[in-house]
Amino acid sequence: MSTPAPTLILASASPRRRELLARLGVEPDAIAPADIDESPRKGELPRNYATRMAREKAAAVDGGNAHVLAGDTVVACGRRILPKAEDQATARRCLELLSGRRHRVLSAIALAAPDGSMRERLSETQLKFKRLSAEEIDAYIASGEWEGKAGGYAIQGMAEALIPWIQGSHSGVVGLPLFETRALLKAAGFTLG
Ligand SMILES: Cc1cn([C@H]2C[C@H](O)[C@@H](COP(=O)(O)OP(=O)(O)OP(=O)(O)O)O2)c(=O)[nH]c1=O
Repeated sequence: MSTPAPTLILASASPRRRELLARLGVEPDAIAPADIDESPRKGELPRNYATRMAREKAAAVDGGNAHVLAGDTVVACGRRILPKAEDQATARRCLELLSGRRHRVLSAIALAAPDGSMRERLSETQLKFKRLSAEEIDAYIASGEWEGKAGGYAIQGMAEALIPWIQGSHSGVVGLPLFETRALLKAAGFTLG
């Protein structure tokens, strides 16, 4: 008797994570966003925070006999964790901080197996924004593309034109690092190309 193909639940409300997963040829059997407290702990390092969030999102969804995949993307400037921009003032503060500097994007993924075990991976990308003029910041704010995005920008939109340098994973910045996700799913027994 052959082993049945494992089933997958994507614990995410992000359409970008679903689109990125599709690029691996994977269609989740279900989507079940996790609702967890996303406040960082006092003094928590960005990479530890991203990993903890991904794990907690994966653990928050009852997968039954399925695997549960979750991700978390954090923008960090030094040890500082930037917020997810939900309003213009927050997005503007983020862009003013990121202007002309290097920063990091930590993108963690976690896969909870039906036996209760958890696998995780972390992708780290370094990027640099050009020095942004007041007009460039105003135009970006007016675009609305920052909404709901960690660090107040979305590289998949017009922000990429303000980023002269990136080292790491573009898909990781958008929300699901494809290299790490493929490895994690393969290790758990999923058949991928
Ligand atoms: C930096 C950056 C972040 N982002 C997004 C990715 C994430 O969706 C979001 C960070 O928030 P997350 O908490 O990682 O994810 P989410 O709340 O959107 O979705 P869920 O927890 O349900 O999976 O910022 C971009 O889309 N582009 C970018 O360039």
